[in-house]
Amino acid sequence: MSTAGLEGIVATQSSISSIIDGVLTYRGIDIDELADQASFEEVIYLLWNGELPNSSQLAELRQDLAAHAAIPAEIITLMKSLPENAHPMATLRTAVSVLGLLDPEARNMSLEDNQRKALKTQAKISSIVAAIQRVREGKEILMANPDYGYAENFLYMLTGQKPDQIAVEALDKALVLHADHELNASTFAARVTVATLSDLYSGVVSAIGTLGGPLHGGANEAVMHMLEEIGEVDKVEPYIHQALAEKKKIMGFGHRVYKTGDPRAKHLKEMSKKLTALTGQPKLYDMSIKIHDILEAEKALPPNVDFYSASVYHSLGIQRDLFTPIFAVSRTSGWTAHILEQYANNRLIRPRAEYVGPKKRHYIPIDQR
Ligand SMILES: CC(=O)SCCNC(=O)CCNC(=O)[C@H](O)C(C)(C)COP(=O)(O)OP(=O)(O)OC[C@H]1O[C@@H](n2cnc3c(N)ncnc32)[C@H](O)[C@@H]1OP(=O)(O)O
Ligand SMILES: O=C([O-])CC(=O)C(=O)O
Repeated sequence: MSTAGLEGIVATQSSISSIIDGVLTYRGIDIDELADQASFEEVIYLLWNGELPNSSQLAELRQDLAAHAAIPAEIITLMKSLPENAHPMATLRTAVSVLGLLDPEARNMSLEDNQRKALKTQAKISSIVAAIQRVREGKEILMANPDYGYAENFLYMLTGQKPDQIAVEALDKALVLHADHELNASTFAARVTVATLSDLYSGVVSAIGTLGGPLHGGANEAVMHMLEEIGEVDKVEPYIHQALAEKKKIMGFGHRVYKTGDPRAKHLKEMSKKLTALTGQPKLYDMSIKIHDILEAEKALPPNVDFYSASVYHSLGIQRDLFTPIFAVSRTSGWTAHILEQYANNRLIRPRAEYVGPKKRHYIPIDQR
């Protein structure tokens, strides 16, 4: 008998992140400690190497990320030729695919080759997302500033201005919170892809395609769409009640693994409160709180990581359709860590399907049908 959605099935062993009794850890360190104290670069290093970096290891990683941040001219030319209304997740998926196509060593499979590809992908993916926005605004593509950290550089390349410290810290924390999450759908997709000994870029492309759906990372964009559609605090109740009556899913709520709450959501909730107030949009937080209260009270459904991240990114001045690409920027650290782990102890991933189709029968020639 099959289990719908593979719920509860343990499909691999991993030492990267764990969800045990509702507590999320990266390499054994509680997400709450990382959210409050670690930078995204420290988290990248931790996910890739299993340990936190010392100061010189961290400085080296920051330098390497900035040094590899430039994106090939071919990708920029390609981006400029794509339809103006292309979704950024589609552009990102295509751009990462082209990144692999342009890397003459894409199919080299030593550990060092794969670590180098992971570094290059992580370094370039934020530049690609920023460039997607610049291209559609008809603005010049900016190079990363080697003096800036990863989050700061992303905001700089996106806007062309040195971002303020509050924005940098908020984005950095959001990147930490989204970096890895055990065997979520996109990570599983990446592992399935590379378990055929396909290359790292192909694994990341599979993962980007999988993240984009609204039941997974695409929910953050859908949450913002819902907040915009509702518009006013006093419209929350009728909107949510009608959606529930129509058996619609409320985006940003529920989770396959967490049944009593996603530990990342409280951090994003706090950030949403602070940032919406600072940017003069407290209504967004007030609407979110009201939706949260109704879903908890009436469906016992807590918010997941995608709910409050929507108002956080909006407060940072980021366009709605870039929310999921930003998730991908962060999750690339986890995807690539899982890809390296998969290669290190690989076996083809190939489960079975329970056949429920027609019984064995004969082919009927076309003139007899
Ligand atoms: C980064 C991430 O991927 S976090 C998840 C992001 N996705 C979303 O926010 C989309 C909305 N949420 C959902 O669709 C689901 O909660 C999922 C996909 C995240 C988890 O799904 P599953 O574990 O398969 O739970 P499933 O969809 O079977 O839901 C179980 C029950 O709760 C209900 N439910 C679950 N989530 C929601 C929701 N967001 N709104 C309303 N009802 C919901 C379902 O309708 C179902 O009810 P039923 O038993 O009466 O039919
Ligand atoms: O684990 C999951 O199913 C989805 C999720 O929260 C994530 O990928 O961050």
